[in-house]
Amino acid sequence: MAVSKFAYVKSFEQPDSLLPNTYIVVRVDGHAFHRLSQDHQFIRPNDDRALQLMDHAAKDVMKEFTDIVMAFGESDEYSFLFRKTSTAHKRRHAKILSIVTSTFTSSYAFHWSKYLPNTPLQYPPTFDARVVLYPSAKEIRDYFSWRQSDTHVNNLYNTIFWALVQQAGETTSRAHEILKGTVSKQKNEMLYSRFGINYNDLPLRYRKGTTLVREKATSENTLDGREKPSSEVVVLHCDIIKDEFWDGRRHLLE
Ligand SMILES: Nc1nc2c(ncn2[C@@H]2O[C@H](COP(=O)(O)OP(=O)(O)OP(=O)(O)O)[C@@H](O)[C@H]2O)c(=O)[nH]1
Ligand SMILES: [Mg+2]
Ligand SMILES: [Mg+2]
Repeated sequence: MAVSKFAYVKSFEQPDSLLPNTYIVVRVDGHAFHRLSQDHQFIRPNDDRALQLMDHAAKDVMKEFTDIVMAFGESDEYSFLFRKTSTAHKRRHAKILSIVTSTFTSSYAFHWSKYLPNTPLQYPPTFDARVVLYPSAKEIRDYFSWRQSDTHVNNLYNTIFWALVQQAGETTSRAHEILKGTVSKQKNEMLYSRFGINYNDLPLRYRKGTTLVREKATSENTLDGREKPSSEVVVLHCDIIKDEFWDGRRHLLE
């Protein structure tokens, strides 16, 4: 086919392949979910329905990208870890970022009514996303530790904050005032002494977030003798900061 005289514009497109042999992390985060959660009356501080909808969207992303070996979600965000040697979409930045984000977003909207059947979506939810490359296993572990620490810090704050508002009848600005400058220990004590809540008894999902892992298939071997990653994605709510999680799953960082 003859090339049109306009075709030269294609040459303006820049190559954008991600550095080889580095871990690819994609993090999606709900755009303006403070507002979306209010407009749709999400339960405070944690809404199981909304969190499970996030998990569903993340599993759909892992179906689309079999090179994603693990994902971690909390609040309105999800992080996806690609195997280091992934060649998905020739490692093209824009392709990976846009397919992850649009798969996540459309799945979130598509499955909304299953999780929030009595709350019609008032407008299309959107997510932003970024790609970060990490050179070694240490940074990957620190990355996920960072996200899980964030889950804990936010959950502790939000739990006491909403207890002050919902149970003690404080205004939101008074609750902020009361908590200003307090450390974890004080928040834990206040939760227990004022509201009888033992932080450690709160659901693991709230305290640890959600981890999705592709567990290694032990039986299935490919023709060249290499182990094929299982397509089964397991849902966990566990500590991913300590060694135990990673020691039992060395394939995640291979
Ligand atoms: N009530 C409720 N709100 C939630 C829940 N999960 C997330 N949110 C809301 O979503 C917000 C997520 O925080 P951010 O991602 O920092 O804020 P954002 O409003 O989405 O702003 P950008 O990400 O910068 O667009 C929280 O501050 C909450 O308001 C939930 O389970 N229950
Ligand atoms: Mg957000
Ligand atoms: Mg967020």
